[in-house]
Amino acid sequence: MQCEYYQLDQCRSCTWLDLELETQHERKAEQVQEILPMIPAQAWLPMAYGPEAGFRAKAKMVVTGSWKDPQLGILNPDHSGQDLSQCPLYPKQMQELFPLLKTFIRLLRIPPYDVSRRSGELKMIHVWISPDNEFMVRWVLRSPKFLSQIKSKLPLLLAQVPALKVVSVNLLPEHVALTEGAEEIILTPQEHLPMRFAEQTLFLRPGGFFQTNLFVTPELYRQAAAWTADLEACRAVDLFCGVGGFALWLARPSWQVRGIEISEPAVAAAKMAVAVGLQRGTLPQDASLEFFAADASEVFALVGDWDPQVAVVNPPRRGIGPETVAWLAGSGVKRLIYSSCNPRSLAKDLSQLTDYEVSAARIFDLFPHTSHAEVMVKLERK
Ligand SMILES: C[S@@+](CC[C@H](N)C(=O)[O-])C[C@H]1O[C@@H](n2cnc3c(N)ncnc32)[C@H](O)[C@@H]1O
Repeated sequence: MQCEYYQLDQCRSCTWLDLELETQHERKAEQVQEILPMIPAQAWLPMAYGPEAGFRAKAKMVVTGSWKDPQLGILNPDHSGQDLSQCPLYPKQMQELFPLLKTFIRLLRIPPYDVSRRSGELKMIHVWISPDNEFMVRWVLRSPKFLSQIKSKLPLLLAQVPALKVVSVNLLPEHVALTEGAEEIILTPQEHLPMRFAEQTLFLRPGGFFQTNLFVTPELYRQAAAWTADLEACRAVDLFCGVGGFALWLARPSWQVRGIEISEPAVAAAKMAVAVGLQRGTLPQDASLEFFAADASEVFALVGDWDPQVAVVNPPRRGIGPETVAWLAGSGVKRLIYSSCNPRSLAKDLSQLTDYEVSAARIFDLFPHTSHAEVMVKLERK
């Protein structure tokens, strides 16, 4: 992939960019297999990957410069800004949106936040693009000072970008190295961005988690569905379910699925996806899907008596941890699918999951041009 920012040494986020994609894949596979020696060589399926450019669904842009000449990109260690609005990881439609957002900043004269001086208002702009090129934009502001101006001029931006469906303001008053604050004000009647994939539509709300690769993400859910396709009607739990991707792809006729997720907005979005799926007939009418906003450590209370036979776990980088390992050990879960963005915590958890053995594994290249890898493992109870 050609990237001017990389060539000019203006951004080095894609640490493997000098390598051909094929070489990246070989290296990634070697690296992952070294971290996970407990997975037998014959269990590994070929890597799942997508295009090398234009795949990123999300851009979290730090706003620097001035209102007359705003830069959208990253903050350098010396607190100067680097514009990355033409980063080739972003789809073309997203690259085309950034200049319009800059024009909007100029129109409103919103001063970018200056980290050194602790002055200015606009800290970041977060942009999501859906598989069918609709947008969600979030303005991260230091204070509500420009909220009414943004509200009053928003119809201009919406008229100029009809694909812009959801807009919000997020308030981050503290001088901290965070990308968002607690207060979210949604400015559009539509609060969710539909992420339409071939089989199901998921929904994303400002601040919610969503996998960042537009092309490889549905492959994750398809793989989990394929690894459970041999099972008759089942009870399945989707732990750390986010907006419900695994749960929806798993749900076949007569299946009952329960998702557990700590973020309430994500749970609301998952419920919305189910309602839409049932209404459109992409979900079987006799499938039952329920979602609970709870900590994963409450899994025993939420599904213990219900006794699921299948579990999908897709935790944050730290892994599932001892509580979930202990619950699985005492549960009736016969098939476990573990999808991890951190092979090291996966290795640690696998070494504790002594009642299970790995029958298949696959790397998903959600993060091309970097050493990061998503690894999904299918385990059977011994
Ligand atoms: C890697 S994401 C997976 C999301 C989802 N499976 C998907 O494919 O989009 C991890 C999820 O775990 C949630 N989470 C983090 N800590 C949690 C906890 N203690 N209990 C339950 N969910 C948690 C996060 O909000 C996030 O949605």
